[in-house]
Amino acid sequence: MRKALFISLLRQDVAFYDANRTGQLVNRLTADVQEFKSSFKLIISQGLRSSTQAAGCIVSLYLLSPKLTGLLLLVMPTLVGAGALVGSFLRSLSRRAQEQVAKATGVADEVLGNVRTVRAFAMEDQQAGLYCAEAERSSQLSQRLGLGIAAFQGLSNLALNGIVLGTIFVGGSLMAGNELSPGDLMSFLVASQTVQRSMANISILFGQVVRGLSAGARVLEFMTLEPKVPLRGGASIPSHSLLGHIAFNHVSFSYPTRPGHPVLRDFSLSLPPGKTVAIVGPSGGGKSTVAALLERFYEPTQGSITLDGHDISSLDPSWLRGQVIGFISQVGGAGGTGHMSGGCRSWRSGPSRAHRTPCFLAPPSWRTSASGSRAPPTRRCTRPRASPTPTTSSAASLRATAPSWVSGGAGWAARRAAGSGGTQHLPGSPAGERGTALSGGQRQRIAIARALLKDPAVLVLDEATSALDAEAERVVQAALERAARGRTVLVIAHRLSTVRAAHLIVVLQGGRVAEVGGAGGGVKGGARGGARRGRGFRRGHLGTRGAEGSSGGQGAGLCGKGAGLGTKQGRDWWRALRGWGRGRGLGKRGRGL
Ligand SMILES: Nc1ncnc2c1ncn2[C@@H]1O[C@H](COP(=O)(O)OP(=O)(O)OP(=O)(O)O)[C@@H](O)[C@H]1O
Repeated sequence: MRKALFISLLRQDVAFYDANRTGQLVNRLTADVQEFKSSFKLIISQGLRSSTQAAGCIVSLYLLSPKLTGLLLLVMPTLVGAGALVGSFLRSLSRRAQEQVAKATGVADEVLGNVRTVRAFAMEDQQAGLYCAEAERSSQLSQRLGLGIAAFQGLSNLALNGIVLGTIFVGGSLMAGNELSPGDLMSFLVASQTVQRSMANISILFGQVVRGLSAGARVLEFMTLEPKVPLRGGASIPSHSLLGHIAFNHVSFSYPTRPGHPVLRDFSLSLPPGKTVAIVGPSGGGKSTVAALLERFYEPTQGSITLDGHDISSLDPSWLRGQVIGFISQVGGAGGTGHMSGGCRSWRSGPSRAHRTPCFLAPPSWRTSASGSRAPPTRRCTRPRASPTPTTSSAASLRATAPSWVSGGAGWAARRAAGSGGTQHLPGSPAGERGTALSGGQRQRIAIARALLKDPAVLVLDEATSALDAEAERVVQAALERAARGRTVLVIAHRLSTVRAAHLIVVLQGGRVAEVGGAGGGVKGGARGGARRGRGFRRGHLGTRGAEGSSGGQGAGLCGKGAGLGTKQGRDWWRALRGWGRGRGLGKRGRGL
């Protein structure tokens, strides 16, 4: 059950995780499964014994005196009906009690998982109070449940003893009328006491069964839950024809947990193949949401997203995430971004590169072949393993194994990204839970290296270098720019240094494209191109035109003079970015970066 539940949890939509706390899910995986298991065991051992004993004795009761047994059976349905009524009340109480335990576990998980923040804000007492309040509520519910079960057991015992008394009374009168021998009455009483003992056992078991059933229901609820976006299934584009052209077509979106709060409204954007498109805009404007939709973490409420003209909802999500898109999120990479998955891939054409075979995950060093020799580092059958959360050993292995065959400089970039910033000085030391023993920058570099190792056709960089200092950012940025060559790149950025290399810059505000401008594909283009072409890209002029204008360093509006974004709003953005550069002493127009 644990395995099935865990696998089912892993398959769920990201929205599911927005709605359910990790602690609560872990509680289902541990406490609820355990509760179900214990009840199951008790039902099988004691339950089976008591019920067969009761059934056997009822048969002998019938053989001894059908009349007396008939009277007994008349009373039983009333008792069973009353028991079932109380039982359903107790089950719902038990469910609430278990949910409350899960809630308390959720609070504990969140507090302990963020103990540094709690310490930094001196919130220990407040958090302890929060947990105690939840635990107290859980304790009250458990007490009510305990009282309910005790009352049920007491009443059922009273009823069963009442039945024995009733049997003696009715049996006595039958004996007086010579309808029953004294020996048979004695046997009847012994058998009915056995029935009573068995029933009492069953009623004690009932409390456990109630808890077990509600725990089982909670486990089954998530075990049978089907995600809206399945992990696998759907079409994939042959590697030789994959270009990496992404288009958002009139996409509107609200997060499922906030259906009344639209984040994207009629958002359209085209990412031409092989070009870098940067999205800038105010915080909360929906930039990261664009990346999340591209990864199919969520489904658009309206509109569609296409890859080379294919709606991504018709494509295999695991192929899309595992082989096409390399995603580096702003969380600092600690949350398992830039994931690796099995399967060799190549998205560029060419006899060897077009080859696509399933392959094994290799150990940190190259997989050893059956003959004991090391398998050659060819692209086809070996893949370096990167753990889902960064560990220092994964940093070391990424540096060691980032293969030269990873195209477009990605292998080099991965080695550069993982190898800078002190990760090389931490051989074999533990990275801590969620990588807390690493610095934010180190985590981010490992996440970048991990994503680049996938050699993705589309690279999504959501504030990918935000946790790095200026020097590390320069190294990693250079690595990323090199890795970006020939790939479609979506950059979400606040920093000028990150945006500089983009061919197209999009200002996203209030969930809409407020402006689009060509940046000239880098500083050089920017310096040369001037503003004239860039001025053409105003609201609504999206996609290929923008890309054409900005390719080859011609549409250099933004980097050249800051006028690529033709409206005041765009120029404000440019000034803000430039101001940032100056403020950090990094030179006018960020050239010092
Ligand atoms: N998982 C979520 N569930 C509900 N609302 C969310 C979720 N993630 C983001 N939001 C909301 O969606 C809006 C857009 O968030 P998003 O992270 O896309 O902004 P952003 O432009 O990337 O911001 P920033 O520049 O600060 O990273 C915000 O109002 C945010 O509160």
